[in-house]
Amino acid sequence: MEVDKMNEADWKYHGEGNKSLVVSHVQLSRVLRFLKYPAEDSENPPQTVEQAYRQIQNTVDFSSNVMSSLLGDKFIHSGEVVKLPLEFVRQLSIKVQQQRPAWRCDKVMDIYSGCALCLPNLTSPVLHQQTHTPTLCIEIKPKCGFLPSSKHVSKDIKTKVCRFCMHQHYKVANGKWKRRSLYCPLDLFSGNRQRMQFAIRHLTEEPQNNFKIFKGGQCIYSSKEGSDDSPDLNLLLHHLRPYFMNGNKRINSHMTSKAVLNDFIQVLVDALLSGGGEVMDRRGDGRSFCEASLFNKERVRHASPGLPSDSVLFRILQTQMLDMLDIEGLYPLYRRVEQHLQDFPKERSRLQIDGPYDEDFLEKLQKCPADDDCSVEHAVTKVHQYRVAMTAKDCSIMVTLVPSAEEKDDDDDDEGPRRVSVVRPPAFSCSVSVLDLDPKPFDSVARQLRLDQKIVSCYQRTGGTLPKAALPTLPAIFSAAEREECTLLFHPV
Ligand SMILES: O=P(O)(O)O[C@@H]1[C@@H](OP(=O)(O)O)[C@H](OP(=O)(O)O)[C@H](O)[C@H](OP(=O)(O)O)[C@H]1OP(=O)(O)O
Ligand SMILES: Nc1ncnc2c1ncn2[C@@H]1O[C@H](COP(=O)(O)OP(=O)(O)OP(=O)(O)O)[C@@H](O)[C@H]1O
Repeated sequence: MEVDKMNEADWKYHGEGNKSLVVSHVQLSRVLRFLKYPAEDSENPPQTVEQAYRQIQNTVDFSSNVMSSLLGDKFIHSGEVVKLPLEFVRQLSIKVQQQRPAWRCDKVMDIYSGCALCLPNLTSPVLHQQTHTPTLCIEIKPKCGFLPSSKHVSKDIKTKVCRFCMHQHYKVANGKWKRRSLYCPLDLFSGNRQRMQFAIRHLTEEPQNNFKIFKGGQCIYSSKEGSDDSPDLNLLLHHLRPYFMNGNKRINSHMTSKAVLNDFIQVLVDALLSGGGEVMDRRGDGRSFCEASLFNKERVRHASPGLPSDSVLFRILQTQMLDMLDIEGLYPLYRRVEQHLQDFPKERSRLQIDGPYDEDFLEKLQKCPADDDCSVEHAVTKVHQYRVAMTAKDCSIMVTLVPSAEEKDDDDDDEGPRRVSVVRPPAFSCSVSVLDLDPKPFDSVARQLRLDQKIVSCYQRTGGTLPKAALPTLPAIFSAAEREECTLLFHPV
């Protein structure tokens, strides 16, 4: 990619989150990730070019020096900062504006710095393309996968119902989403296949910002915030069906929608459990089951033990668990650092509050003693651990499924009788990556405490119940009995 020959015609809108907007190249497997600013700052950019460059470089450093070591470098693509011609960036921002969802337009793309993060396009990889069938990519934002057990937790409910499930009530009450998602991260992170399938089925039913599907680089399935409509599951099944039609038992036979969805979910679970390593037993860990999950608790007793130690979910969970104190235990330490910085503003740099995110930063947070010696150094390291855990609680997993070349068991050797070709069951080569690994700003800790209090008090106010209209509607592929019995599991077909 030659930055001095950039043409907006070669790029198209790809997606966005709260703080970045992503465009993809129409031919190359590349994306550019731009910063976003609040719309009210659009006349006066809130940062200088140098600051914007530094912010993106910090993301690269944090990803490559800190997160990559914790999560495993096989999952990480840190990318590189690029400096682009301003005219290209301005034309691009005009071009993509129409495709942006209205609810994300409270922020505008940074058109002032010319800086962006250049990354491989994980939704349309060029390598290993064995067939002409487009690649399928599934993006999951799993959120926090454990219950806090810190002695600082003041509300008992936080040790029983997970943050995601409680947050759902707050989001519905505030109109962010019309319907509650029945997905529970603790089921996904359980390592138990049935619980994981159950979790993914609920992600499929109500994706919100936790689940997206791409085919050949195009997003074909996602939620629209504030929308009354659920995404079209039948359309998704129409896209998925050809990928799952070649199972042994299904030659020329009809495959039900439920079977297509089951197969898809099973492939996804396989990908999430891949990576190898010892299976880590979590059966004795009281933090791994959420009371708000609809998964039948009886089945948990007979559940398989846990996640393989080299799987993406295990590595993310371990990193999330660097939050050992919970926000309630962490906040006094944050205040200690904040006070220290008010008294000695120049200490900001020595304490690496805004980076650099180098090996030294990683070493300090890995060697932090559990006991508080009342020093600012201890407090800041705990805050850094918490910020790293926040990143792991907010990252996304991208599972790329490349269909293998169709193999045929022709058996058409010269000796035996000629038999009908039998196509083998669906096979994909899969790769797993983690994205959105930005360092969370130091002062986001204060916001976390306020949000935690709001979420818990909203949940306690509503007693964990929501109006019926706020429950997801099961799509037509499920039978009347399944609609009534939400806990029903997928059965092998
Ligand atoms: O605080 P949470 O748990 O609501 O997470 C925020 C996300 O909301 P979610 O609940 O996933 O819909 C939020 O996602 P959305 O904007 O809701 O899609 C952002 O990811 C936000 O991160 P940042 O401030 O942009 O760095 C996330 O904020 P932090 O990770 O900084 O807390
Ligand atoms: N390397 C990539 N390849 C393909 N798609 C990507 C890549 N990076 C990001 N995306 C897409 O762009 C979207 C927005 O990117 P990202 O999640 O990094 O934004 P964000 O603003 O940091 O999100 P958040 O709201 O979580 O803070 C992602 O959800 C994903 O669909």
